[in-house]
Amino acid sequence: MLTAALAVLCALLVLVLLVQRPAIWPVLVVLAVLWFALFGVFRYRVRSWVARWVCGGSFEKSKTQFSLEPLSQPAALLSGETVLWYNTEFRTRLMKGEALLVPRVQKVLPGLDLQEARKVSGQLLNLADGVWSAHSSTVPGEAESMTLLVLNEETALRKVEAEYKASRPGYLVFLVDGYDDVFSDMLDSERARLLEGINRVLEDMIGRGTGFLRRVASGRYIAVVEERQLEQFAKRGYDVLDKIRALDPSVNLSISIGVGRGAKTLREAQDMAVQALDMAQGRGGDQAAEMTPDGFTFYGGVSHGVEKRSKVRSRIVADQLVKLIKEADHVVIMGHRMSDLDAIGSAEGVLRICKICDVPAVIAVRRDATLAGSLINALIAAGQEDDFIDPKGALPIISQRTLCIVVDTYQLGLVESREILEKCGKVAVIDHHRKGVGFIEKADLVCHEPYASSASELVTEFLQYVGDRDDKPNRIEAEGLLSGIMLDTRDFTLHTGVRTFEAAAALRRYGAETEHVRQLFDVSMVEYTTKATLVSEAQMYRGCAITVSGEVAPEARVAIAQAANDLLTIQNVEASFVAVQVGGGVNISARSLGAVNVQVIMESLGGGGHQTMAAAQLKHITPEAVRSRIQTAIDQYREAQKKSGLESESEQKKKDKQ
Ligand SMILES: Nc1ncnc2c1ncn2[C@@H]1O[C@H](COP(=O)(O)O[C@H]2[C@@H](O)[C@H](n3cnc4c(N)ncnc43)O[C@@H]2COP(=O)(O)O)[C@@H](O)[C@H]1O
Ligand SMILES: [Mn+2]
Repeated sequence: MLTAALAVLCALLVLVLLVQRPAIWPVLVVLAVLWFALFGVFRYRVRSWVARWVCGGSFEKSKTQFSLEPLSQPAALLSGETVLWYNTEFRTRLMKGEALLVPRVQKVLPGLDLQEARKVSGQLLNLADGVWSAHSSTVPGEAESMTLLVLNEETALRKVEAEYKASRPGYLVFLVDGYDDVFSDMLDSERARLLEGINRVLEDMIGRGTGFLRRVASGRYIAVVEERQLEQFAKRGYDVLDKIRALDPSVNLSISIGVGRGAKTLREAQDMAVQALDMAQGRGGDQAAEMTPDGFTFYGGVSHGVEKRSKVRSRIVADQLVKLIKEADHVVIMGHRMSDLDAIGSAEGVLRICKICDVPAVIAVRRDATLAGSLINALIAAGQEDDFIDPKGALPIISQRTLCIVVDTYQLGLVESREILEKCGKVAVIDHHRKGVGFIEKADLVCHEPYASSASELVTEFLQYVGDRDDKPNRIEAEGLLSGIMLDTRDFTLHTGVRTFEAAAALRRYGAETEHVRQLFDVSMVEYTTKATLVSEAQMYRGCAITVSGEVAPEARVAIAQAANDLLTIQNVEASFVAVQVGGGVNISARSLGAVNVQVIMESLGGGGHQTMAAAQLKHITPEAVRSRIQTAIDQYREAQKKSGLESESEQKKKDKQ
C-alpha cells in the first residue's frame, strides 16, 4: 500500500517537473534506458539486495541460503505475502524459468493459503500441470513476518490415489418387482421376450465398464462394478429404471436396485447393497437406493409400486408375535405421536392378541395429543379405560422382559415415547408405511408391509391366526380396526387390495357397524369451518391444488389433513398440498390419487409418508416462502416424471393445447 502510494507520488512529481521544465525530457529518457539496462544486467543482484534488505544481512550468502538453494524441492522465502527469494527448482518448475522480482506469492502459486499450508497436512495445489503439496513455516512479525515455503510434487501419487478411489468396488443387487405376479400368467414366448429384454438392458448398463453381472435367481441379479461407473449411474439418475419400465408399458414391469457404495471391503459393500435393496422395496419398488457410510440416497420411485405380500408370511409373523408376547412379563403398545384412528385401532387389536395370550398389556398414549379421541372415548365408555396409560405412567412397569410393540410407524423419531422404546428389553414393529431413513433398528420382530393399506389391516390378519374360534375382538375393537382401514384408504378409495376387503369382511363378522365407524370420524363445528376455509383458498399449480394459510385453532389441526383429502375430490386435482403455520414453522399435509408420488415431493422438503399420503414440517419459515418451496418441489417432480416418460394427464393435456 505504502509502496503504491509512493510510486504514484513519484509519478506525479515527475509529471509536474516535465511540464515545468520540458528541457529535462531527454535526460529522463536516458535515465529510463539506463535503469532498464542496469535492471536487466543486475536483476538477480537486485533481488538479492532486496532480500538482504528485508531479511537482514544474515540470510544472503548464509549457510541457510546455501543449504536451500540445491534442495531438490522448490523452496521460497516470503516476507508477508511477497516472494523475496526462491531456489532454482522453484524458478524452473513453478515459474517456467522466469525470474520475477518480488512478486506476490499468490501470483506465482495461485490458490495458496498460507494458513492452510502451515497445517501438518499442508495444502494441495494444482500448479504447472501437476499437483503439489505446499508446506510452510512462519516466524511471526506482522508485515515483517518471514515464511519458508517448500513444495513437493505429488502428481504421480495423487493419480494413484484418484485411480484407487475410482476403482473401489461397488455392489449392486437388482430385483424384478413382484416377479411371480408379473410373469405367472404370461405366455412362455412373452415371458422369454421380456426376460431377454431385462438381461439386455442390465448387460448394457454393466457391460460399459470393467464390472460383471450375474443372474443369481429368477428376477434377481448381482453386479460388481467400479466406483467410477457408480458415479455415472448416479449422475444419470439410474435411468435403467426407465429403460426396464419402457420394455413393455402394458405390463407393470419394474425393478428395484440396492447399491452398496464406499464400503471398506467387498463383503461390506454386499451387506450395504442388500440393506439398500430392502429400503428400495420397502418404499414401493421401482427405484434405486444407494447406501454409503453417510446414509441413503434414493433415485426414481415415480411410478406405482407392485404388490408383493403373502398370507404365509402374515401367518408366520403372527406366530412370531405370539411367541414374543408369551415370553414377556408385560407388553406396552404404542403408535406414533399425535396418534390417529389407525394407530389406536391397530394398538387395540394388538392388545386383544395380548389378552388372548393372557399377558398383561397396555396402550401408551397421550390423550391430550391424539386425533383418535373419539375411539378412545368409545372404548372407555365400554369399560376399557384400563387399556390406556399415559406414556410416563407406563415407565415403572417396564423391565428387561417387557415387550414394546410399535404400531403404525417404524420411525424412531415419530414414536409416542422414545423412553418406553429404550427401556423395554424387546421390540416388535408392525407398520405399513413406505420406508424412509431413521427407522427403529435392532427390533426383535419387524412386520413391515408397504403394500398393506394400514396397520389395522395387518393386525386384523394376525387376529385371524391367533387363539381359538371364540378369541376374537369385540364390536368396538373391530370398529376401531375398521376405522383405521377407512382412514388410510380414504373410505376404501385408495391403496386397497383384495386383502383390505377381506380384512374389512372379517371385522364385519366380528360385529363392526359401519354407521358407528362413520361416527368416529365426526368433526366439531370449528374443525369443519377450518377445513372449508382451507379448501376454498386453494390455488391450482401444475395439476396440484395448493393452500397456504396462517395459524388455525389448535383444536382444529386435523382439518389440515382433511382439507388435503377433500381437495382431491375437485376435478383435475391430481395432488393437494395444505400448508398451515404452526408456531414459527409450517406443517404441510400432502395427498394424491396415486398418479403423483407425494412421498417423493415431501421428502425433498425434509418430510415423508407414502405415495398417496405424506407430510412435512418446516421450521423457521413463513407460509408464503413454503408456497414457493412446494412449487419448486412440484417442478422438480414433474421434470423427473417427464424424463421417465410418466408425464401426468394434466401436464400432457397442457402440452397438447400449446
Ligand atoms: N416428517 C415426516 N417424515 C416422514 N413422514 C411423515 C412426516 N410427517 C408426517 N409424515 C407422514 O405423512 C403422512 C401424512 O401425514 P398427515 O399428518 O398429513 O396425515 C395423517 C393424519 O394427520 C391424518 N388424520 C388423522 N386423523 C384423521 C381424521 N380423522 N381424518 C382425516 N385425516 C386424519 O391421517 C394421516 C395418517 O397418517 P398415518 O399415520 O401415516 O396413517 C403420515 O403417514 C405421516 O406418518
Ligand atoms: Mn397413523
